[in-house]
Amino acid sequence: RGKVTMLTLIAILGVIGVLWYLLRGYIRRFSAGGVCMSSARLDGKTVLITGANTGIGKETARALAARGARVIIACRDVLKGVAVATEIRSDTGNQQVVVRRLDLADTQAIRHFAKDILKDEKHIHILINNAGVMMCPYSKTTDGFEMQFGVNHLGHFLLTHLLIDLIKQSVPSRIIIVSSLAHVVGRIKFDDLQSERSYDGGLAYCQSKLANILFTRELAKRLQGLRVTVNSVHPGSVKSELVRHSSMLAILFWLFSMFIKTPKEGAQTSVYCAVAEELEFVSGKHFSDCSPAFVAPQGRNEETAKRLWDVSCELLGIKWE
Ligand SMILES: NC(=O)C1=CN([C@@H]2O[C@H](COP(=O)(O)OP(=O)(O)OC[C@H]3O[C@@H](n4cnc5c(N)ncnc54)[C@H](OP(=O)(O)O)[C@@H]3O)[C@@H](O)[C@H]2O)C=CC1
Ligand SMILES: CC1=C(/C=C/C(C)=C/C=C/C(C)=C/C=O)C(C)(C)CCC1
Repeated sequence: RGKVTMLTLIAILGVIGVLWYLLRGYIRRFSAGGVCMSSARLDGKTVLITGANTGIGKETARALAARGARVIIACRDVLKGVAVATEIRSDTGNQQVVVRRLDLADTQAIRHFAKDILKDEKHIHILINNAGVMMCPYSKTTDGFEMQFGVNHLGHFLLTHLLIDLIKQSVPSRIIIVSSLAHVVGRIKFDDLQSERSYDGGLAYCQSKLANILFTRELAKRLQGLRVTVNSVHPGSVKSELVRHSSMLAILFWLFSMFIKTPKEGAQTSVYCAVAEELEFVSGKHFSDCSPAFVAPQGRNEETAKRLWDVSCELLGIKWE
């Protein structure tokens, strides 16, 4: 009887193995998701991408440099950035790939960065708020904000505020905010925004990604009619360094690697939002796989979006009407 059970088990594993072998091409193609089909060029345009030294940001930078854009890689580790810029220059033949130091966990550093950009750049046609941190142990930014809310939302909020006049002067221009499907689990805890009373790394990440969606919608509303569009993106589940703080997710990603996008596949929706001709006047929307995507009800709440805007301005000590 034991022998029969063993043989059945081997047969089942064998069938699964054969199915996997036969279907692996289809599964990979399906998991790769949408591809940006636009062949639009970006010659003469300047693109600024945060967190472009690795992962999705790096592949977005490579794709936009290949289309002729001047690409500013904004990252906190300049050495990593320079290595990536060198690689992209040599791959694409585009020499206009530059690196600037930006630590989104420090508002002074963000102000410094923006000041240099305003001094040195004539235009920013495309801003991609891509950098992100996920499920890190509880820690605070230099200014005392919970790390994920501070970097993923507040840091980018301040950066966008400081660059908005230059972006407005560069019309038609686009702002792309990399959020996540994880926003559906998010709630903005206005009574404990910095998770000081209780901290769950996963929920804090979801809160920050919901904040990305709400910021997108509120900013789009305020920029209506100015030819600056703002859209958010869910890149898909992408193999990158994002899982560095969660061994459980790292193992899941490894186990299901066939279903996980490569960074190049994950960059497609950001690239699409940056270049697609049909999106020239589309603003305040959310995209995934190069198509409009679902936004959870809490991401469509105008009152929450306005309240988050006001609280963010207050926390950062800025006026942004
Ligand atoms: N990978 C995925 O499955 C998904 C990713 N996303 C989103 O995509 C975006 C890109 O993530 P992904 O490429 O996967 O992740 P990576 O971890 O590979 O890249 C994240 C980038 O953000 C940078 N970063 C982190 N903290 C800071 C900081 N304080 N200041 C400046 N830069 C910082 C990192 O810099 P450094 O290298 O120095 O750490 C890195 O360049 C994120 O916003 C993420 O939330 C959304 C859904 C799914
Ligand atoms: C288990 C499993 C999956 C795992 C998905 C995960 C773990 C997604 C994580 C997303 C993250 C980290 C988003 C960040 O914003 C797939 C690939 C959907 C399909 C196969 C089964």
